[in-house]
Amino acid sequence: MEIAKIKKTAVIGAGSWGTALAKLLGDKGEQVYLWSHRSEHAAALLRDRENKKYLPGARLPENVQPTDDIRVVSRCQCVLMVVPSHGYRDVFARLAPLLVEDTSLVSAVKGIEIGTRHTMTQVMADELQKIGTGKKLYLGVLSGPSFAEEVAAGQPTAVTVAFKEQHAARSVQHLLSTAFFRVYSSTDVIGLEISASMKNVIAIAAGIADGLGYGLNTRAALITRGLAEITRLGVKLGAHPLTFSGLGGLGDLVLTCTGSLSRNRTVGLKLGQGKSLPQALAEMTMVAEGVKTTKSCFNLAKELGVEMPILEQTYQVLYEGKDCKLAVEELFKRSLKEEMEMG
Ligand SMILES: NC(=O)C1=CN([C@@H]2O[C@H](COP(=O)(O)OP(=O)(O)OC[C@H]3O[C@@H](n4cnc5c(N)ncnc54)[C@H](O)[C@@H]3O)[C@@H](O)[C@H]2O)C=CC1
Ligand SMILES: O=C(CO)COP(=O)(O)O
Repeated sequence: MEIAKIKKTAVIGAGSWGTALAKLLGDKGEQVYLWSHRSEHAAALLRDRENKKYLPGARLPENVQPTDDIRVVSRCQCVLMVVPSHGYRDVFARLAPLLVEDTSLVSAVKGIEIGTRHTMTQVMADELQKIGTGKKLYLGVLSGPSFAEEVAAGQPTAVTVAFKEQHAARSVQHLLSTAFFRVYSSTDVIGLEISASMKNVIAIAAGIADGLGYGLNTRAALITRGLAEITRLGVKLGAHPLTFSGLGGLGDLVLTCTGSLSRNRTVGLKLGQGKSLPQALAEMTMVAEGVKTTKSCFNLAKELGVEMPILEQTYQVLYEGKDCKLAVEELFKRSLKEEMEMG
């Protein structure tokens, strides 16, 4: 199969991850626009060639063009969406009418929309349906264990890109792959999106356990049983079970539950150390998607009748003020089960 060459890419969202992806592509010699929703931020990126707030120390090469003009998407064959989930729909709705035929739209976002409980590719599909473009557009997702800071520093990293259409997955795979950034392809879009979003919830739980002073046994139990919950939810939504042992599943779950760079784990750590959620969030400069996604996935799991006890306890800690220690105790007090039981 011939792989379509992407000549220009727009990275929409100039936070840590959008900036790291733009730098990755720029360093590879690709033509890239990096869009920020704030004009003064786009101007600072242009002036400094560095994102001082979200990715300090990483130099943006000259072929990365910072901009606040969303119309650049009409010149691109690939649009990487890296706006946090709470702002995703609004930004996508603005750019959707400007897209040209055969563009690949890739969500690099790890969250589920609160009101609709939709994944980001579902949000894009909704918005495209509303305007009825009639154009052939491909909707995909990029995920995997990839802290922005490490990607910007050129640390060997492996991730996955999924599209229902294999040819689109292959062309984005080729676009993003470099000597240190290895991209696998998949067709399991929903599986990758559910893993990406739910791993943030389990990372908050793992941070809580660390903050309470529990040890490595507790963390490993949360990772493993967390993976069982994520798999149950994903499979119910039509995902392939093996996706959850891949880079976007187990890989990202381990990274986020153990890595000190994780914002989600950090929020959990602060909660476990006795801070309130507003206090913990006030101390963060970057987005921790798991906070909102806990609510969306809690409602999604209830709606679908999927048992997710770690998610449920995390929800109660975040949104009902439950004591962290009690939440762990209640997880352990549940009726005894067979390991492979679906509950
Ligand atoms: N930072 C990382 O290591 C990775 C992050 N991700 C995912 O990428 C997504 C973006 O995260 P980061 O870049 O890390 O966030 P960040 O907190 O570093 O930056 C967020 C960016 O979004 C902008 N923003 C905030 N609200 C907005 C709105 N309503 N509309 C438009 N723009 C808005 C901010 O100005 C900022 O530029 C998240 O879903 C995250 O889970 C995925 C892989 C790695
Ligand atoms: O998704 C990530 C790495 O793969 C980043 O995780 P945090 O958002 O918790 O920092």
